[in-house]
Amino acid sequence: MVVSLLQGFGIFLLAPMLSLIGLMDSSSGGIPFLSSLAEPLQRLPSDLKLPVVLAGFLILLLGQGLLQRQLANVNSELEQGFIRRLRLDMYKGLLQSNWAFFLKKRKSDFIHHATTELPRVSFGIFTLLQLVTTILFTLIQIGFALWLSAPLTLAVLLCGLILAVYSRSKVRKARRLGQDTTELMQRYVGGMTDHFNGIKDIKSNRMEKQHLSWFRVLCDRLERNTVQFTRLQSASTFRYNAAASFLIAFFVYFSFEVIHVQAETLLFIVLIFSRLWPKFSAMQSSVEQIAQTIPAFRNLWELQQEVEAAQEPEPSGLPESKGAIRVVQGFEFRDVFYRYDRTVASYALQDVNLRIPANRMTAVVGRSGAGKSTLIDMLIGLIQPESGQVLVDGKPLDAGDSYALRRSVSYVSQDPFLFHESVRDNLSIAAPDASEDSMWEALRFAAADSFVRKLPQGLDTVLGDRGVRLSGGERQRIVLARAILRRPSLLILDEATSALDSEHEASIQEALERLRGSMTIVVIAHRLSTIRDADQIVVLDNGTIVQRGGYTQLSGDRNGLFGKLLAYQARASV
Ligand SMILES: Nc1ncnc2c1ncn2[C@@H]1O[C@H](COP(=O)(O)OP(=O)(O)OP(=O)(O)O)[C@@H](O)[C@H]1O
Repeated sequence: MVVSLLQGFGIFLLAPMLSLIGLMDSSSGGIPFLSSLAEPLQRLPSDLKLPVVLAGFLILLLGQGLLQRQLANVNSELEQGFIRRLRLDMYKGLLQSNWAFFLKKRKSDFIHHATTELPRVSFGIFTLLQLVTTILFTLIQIGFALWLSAPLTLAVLLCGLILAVYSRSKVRKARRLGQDTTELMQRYVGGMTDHFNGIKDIKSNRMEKQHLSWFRVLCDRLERNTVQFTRLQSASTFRYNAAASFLIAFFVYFSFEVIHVQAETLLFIVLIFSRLWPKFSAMQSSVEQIAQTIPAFRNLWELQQEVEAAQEPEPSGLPESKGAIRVVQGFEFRDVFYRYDRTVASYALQDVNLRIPANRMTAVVGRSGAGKSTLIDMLIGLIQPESGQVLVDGKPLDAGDSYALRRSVSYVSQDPFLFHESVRDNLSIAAPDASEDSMWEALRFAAADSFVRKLPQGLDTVLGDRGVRLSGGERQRIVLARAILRRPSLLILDEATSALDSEHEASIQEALERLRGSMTIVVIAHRLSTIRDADQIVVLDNGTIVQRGGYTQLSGDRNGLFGKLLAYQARASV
């Protein structure tokens, strides 16, 4: 507001300046206040008049420039502060969402939100701030213009209004284009993520051509979308510019020939008009930009709503400070049923009744798709039974308790995940207080110490795409070491040694043997030879437990599923 006031006065000061250099008659009564401003000026010595007016003019313009600079900084701080909040809220909300939420969503959609929708929202916020500034600015300029000539200003406003009403359909079109941008970018990010995750398959099977043609079609649509929006905006700008030319011609004619305003007043009107009209054009452009980003706002808003509804509950009665939860008796599944999709008839788990004793090793086996991973996900509370209960030490766990329980769980998946950090960082993320000695001990446990010692910088070697690339088996061993370092009360190995050779697998078996009695171990294994020493083996088929018992007992039953699986493996290894 101050900036536009200063600018208004700056224009106003042009009058005495112009009259001093003889271009205008300052005694003219057509411009309000000008004579009262001119009077003290007249009393000054003649060689001081122009410098004084120019100094006033300079001060006003410099003040305006400084304030504008400040305004740009404040705008940026507001915008960036808002975006930082949004980023943090989104990331934190996503991290703390429950597993059911992640089962429904594509991971690439989160990348899309974080990398394309957030910058669009950021741009939308910036444009909105600009629009607010422009509106304030324009209101003040309108005040000045009304003061100078009410009828002409009202005529300008009326024309602006007619043009704005006419342009409403363009705003709707901008919004439709924005919706297309959102969908196209979602497809773009999703496709790129999928393709580069599967780049080895693409290269090995010569599928480059098919992917390139998919990409080409998408790029064409993206290009068209952006060009259409630019066309829309340039057409709006042209409409405003064309209208400006007609209006100026009309006003000059009307003022001179019809209402006979004085030349000085007309000069001011033209000056103000030339400042006011571009603001209308800028407002139209901002409104179109905002309309284009509204789908991104809505998308982000919807994600935020979903994330809020999917937040993991706060642990009830198990405060953070309590540390790891020790399981004394064990876990129990009682009449558990579970479906991923409640609209379909088939169950991933049905009628499961199972005890997993504490500090013993339980192995879960079965054909692919039998429900082994689903059982584990339920054990650690990632998913909840549709009916039935999961109990820990005889107590049914609510969602909050199972969230707390996961602090005492170490889970090693089929596809071990390492961060692009050093070995040390990858280990300490699980146990921030772990000493170097305990790290080496964990690595020894996982039969990883000798190869880590041979890495160029030992524990400080950076792993991953941009660092040292490890083989599948080496990655599995580091992740295993990380799991152990945490000293969990429940250790889950989901095919965690599948990439290891027999020698390394045997040394891990021995290490697990040493752990027996100090923690509950649940192993999912396809290679049945690795679970000989398990205290209990649970055989799943089609989501149901079909056998349970020790290795010797189950392998003796040739007609049972376990016996059949053993026979298949024996035949396969011949
Ligand atoms: N996210 C999911 N959405 C829908 N269905 C799923 C989902 N995950 C698994 N299923 C289905 O649930 C059943 C059990 O799957 P689960 O992953 O538990 O089997 P599994 O025994 O661990 O298989 P594998 O040994 O191949 O890993 C399968 O029929 C599978 O298709």
